[in-house]
Amino acid sequence: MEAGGVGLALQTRAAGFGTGRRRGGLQSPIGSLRVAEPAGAAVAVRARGSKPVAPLRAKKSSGGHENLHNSVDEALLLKRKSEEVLFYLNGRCIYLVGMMGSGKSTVGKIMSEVLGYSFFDSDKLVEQAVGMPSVAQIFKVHSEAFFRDNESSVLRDLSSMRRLVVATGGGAVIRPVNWKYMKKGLSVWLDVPLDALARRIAKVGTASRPLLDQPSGDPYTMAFSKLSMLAEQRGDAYANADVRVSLEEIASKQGHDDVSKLTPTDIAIESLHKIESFVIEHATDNVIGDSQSESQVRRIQTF
Ligand SMILES: Nc1ncnc2c1ncn2[C@@H]1O[C@H](COP(=O)(O)OP(=O)(O)OP(=O)(O)O)[C@@H](O)[C@H]1O
Ligand SMILES: O=C(O)C1=C[C@@H](O)[C@@H](O)[C@H](O)C1
Repeated sequence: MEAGGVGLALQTRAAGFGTGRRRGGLQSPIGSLRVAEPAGAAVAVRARGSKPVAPLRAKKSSGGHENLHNSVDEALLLKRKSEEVLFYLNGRCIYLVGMMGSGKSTVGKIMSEVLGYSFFDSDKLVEQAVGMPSVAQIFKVHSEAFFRDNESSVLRDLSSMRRLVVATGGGAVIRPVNWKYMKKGLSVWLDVPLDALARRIAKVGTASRPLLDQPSGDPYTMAFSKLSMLAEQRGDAYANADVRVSLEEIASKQGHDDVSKLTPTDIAIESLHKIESFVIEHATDNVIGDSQSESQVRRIQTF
């Protein structure tokens, strides 16, 4: 979809919308907002003609509408930020990297919707390419190396395209050649503390994640110990991303230290913000284009 055609429709069921306090310097309401129903708590952000992927739930409050208004503000902030970032992105793809369970798919879908980009999950593309229903099965029937080869092919194919948000596999960062592909666009590392990852993964189970799957044991403890091992093996590989989005930093900016309170929208907004800063800061590099990304990849090959 062309950037100019991103017709965002923000639907809200919040009563009294538009009268709330605005955050982040947002000065005026956005024209395409519609107040659909008089009461309720759900705000849906969606690109025109598509199903909403990420209903923004107003945080429950014991009284008054303060949190509800903050949530509407959040949707507005997301839209405003995406409009600014679109200008600077100029069609470049966004690659989300991070450990298993870091929220690449969840946050990536929100970002793609709001930017009017297409969303791809590279694990799913590998499954399609190989003709198998799950990554777990590919690992079992073939091997991890076979999966990794296909993952690289998928990333290579995606790298020739524009206007995509790609949720990469958690281990895509370990192969330097994958960075060559991802450096054609902008890469964003979702940096989530290991205990939060283990909690998320334990909640949904490890069956779909072959590197974490264990026949027995407490799911949280097993996930935590495997994730710690992988994090150590991977060292600084995630830090090759152009932008780091730290959930601990976002939580601290919000005045608490509990990353589980952050919504995927909070994280999408921060990602867009960091992308914008990165692109502005590297504006002259962009003119250099491919030669710049090649020199970045040469540096990465040394890790
Ligand atoms: N901000 C968040 N707060 C709480 N839970 C979240 C958040 N973001 C994602 N999750 C949950 O964590 C789990 C993993 O999220 P998601 O699939 O988006 O991660 P991923 O990085 O794409 O994972 P993988 O690489 O393993 O496919 C899901 O159950 C999702 O609902
Ligand atoms: O962290 C990893 O190595 C992986 C993450 C998943 O997204 C899948 O790509 C696969 O399970 C391997």
